[in-house]
Amino acid sequence: MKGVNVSLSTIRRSAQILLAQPNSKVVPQAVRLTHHLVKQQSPILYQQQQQQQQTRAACNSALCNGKCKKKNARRPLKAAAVSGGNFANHKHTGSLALTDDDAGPEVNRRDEDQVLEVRVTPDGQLARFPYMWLRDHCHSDRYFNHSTQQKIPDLELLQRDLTPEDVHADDKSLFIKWRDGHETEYSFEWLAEHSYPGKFCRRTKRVMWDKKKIHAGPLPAVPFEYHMNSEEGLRESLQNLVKYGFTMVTETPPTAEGTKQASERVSPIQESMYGGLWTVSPSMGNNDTAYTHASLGAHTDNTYLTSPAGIEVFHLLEHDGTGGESLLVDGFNAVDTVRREDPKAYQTLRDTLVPFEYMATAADGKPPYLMKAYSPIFTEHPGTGELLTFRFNAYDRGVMDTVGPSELAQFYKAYQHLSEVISRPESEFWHQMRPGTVVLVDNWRVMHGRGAFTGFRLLSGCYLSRDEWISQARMYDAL
Ligand SMILES: C[N+](C)(C)CCCC[C@H](N)C(=O)O
Ligand SMILES: O=C(O)CCC(=O)C(=O)O
Repeated sequence: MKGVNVSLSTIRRSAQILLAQPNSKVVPQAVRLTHHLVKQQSPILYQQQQQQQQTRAACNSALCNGKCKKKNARRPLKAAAVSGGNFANHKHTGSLALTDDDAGPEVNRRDEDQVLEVRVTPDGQLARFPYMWLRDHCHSDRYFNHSTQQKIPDLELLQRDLTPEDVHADDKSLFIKWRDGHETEYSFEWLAEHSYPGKFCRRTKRVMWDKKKIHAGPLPAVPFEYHMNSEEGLRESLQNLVKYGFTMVTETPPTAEGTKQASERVSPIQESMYGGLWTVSPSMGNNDTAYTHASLGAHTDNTYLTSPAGIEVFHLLEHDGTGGESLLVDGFNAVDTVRREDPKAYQTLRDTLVPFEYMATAADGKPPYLMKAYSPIFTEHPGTGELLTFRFNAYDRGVMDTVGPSELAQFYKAYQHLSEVISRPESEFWHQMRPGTVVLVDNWRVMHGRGAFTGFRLLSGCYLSRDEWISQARMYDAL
């Protein structure tokens, strides 16, 4: 929320207004803040409000944020839940264990393990929060700058006695009084969002695809007007990108300006040695196969950069000739196919560093380049194990200097297997680009290519940064 000067209570209010009217048209900032809020502050509130809207089911949760009609029906519960705290004295809670029909917050001190157990959602598991973690995540003004949304470092964390002096709770929050006299409040919403169990079990809403799957459904596409002028339209584009690794913007003005507008709606254009908004046509003098009439096998771009562009945008502006069809292949699906067909090959590709490079002589006022990066063909998310990155570019692969003679055959076998999967007709989605249809491709997942062509063909396009577009997807709750 850097740079957004709005108080949390304003955000919360706008979120609640929006959540009460999920289909209403609201100003973009409110939607953004709301989705940020939903993600960062109160996903549980959101879920509960949705559920309440559907069923008005009785809610007995500590997270119901005052909406629950049964709230006052909470009755005193078993007192044994907390040792050493003063729950029994607290007017709302009495004690904090659950009963079948009316659950309050359950909080157990485990001083012997220096851990607080909290049932952050009524039907969830007990989450364990180490005292050290709780103190480190104190969001009081002393340790958190609420205007910049940044931490204020506590250099004495480890010197402190972190066994709480006192722990108590009400319907919404947990309160800790520390031995140095400092006090911290944690809302149960916040604890629910940040609790450990399941934190890394979240799965991206991703659909792996092959030719059959893409041909079976409507193409992931959003009309320009909707993409540009409606929050729901942009969210749909972002959701398509997250789900399929590509999306199209149809009915775009068939110009480079159209490309720019459709792209910048997603995130700012990323400069590279090709410039910001670039064009591709044959014989432009740049030393890359892209600037010829030749076909290009499925590949991702920028494999030679430590962080390749996140999205590559293509928009065909002119073609006076034949051929030049466009190809898309889901890299994650190809990797997954290799995993199923030969798990050892999957491991080899995951564990082998591959060099990629880009060389260019000085030209047009630009310096000479020798870009180089080493990376496995794919990586997995360190927390979830999901596929995270995919790099495949047979043209830009460098000299294989990372693998000794004894492992080389195994690497080539795995690499050939993947190449063969990628070029299977059932993996390939071929389509003809047209002026007015902008294609955005997740360059960390989906490969692109083209058939050979004749005549003059002019493409306009650009790169968008990975972090920028993922941030946007997060803000729009599209991840
Ligand atoms: C996209 N644009 C036309 C600017 C450059 C194309 C370069 C493709 C290249 N092999 C790479 O991965 O960078
Ligand atoms: O010409 C095309 O359709 C694709 C060009 C390409 O692969 C690229 O610029 O990276």
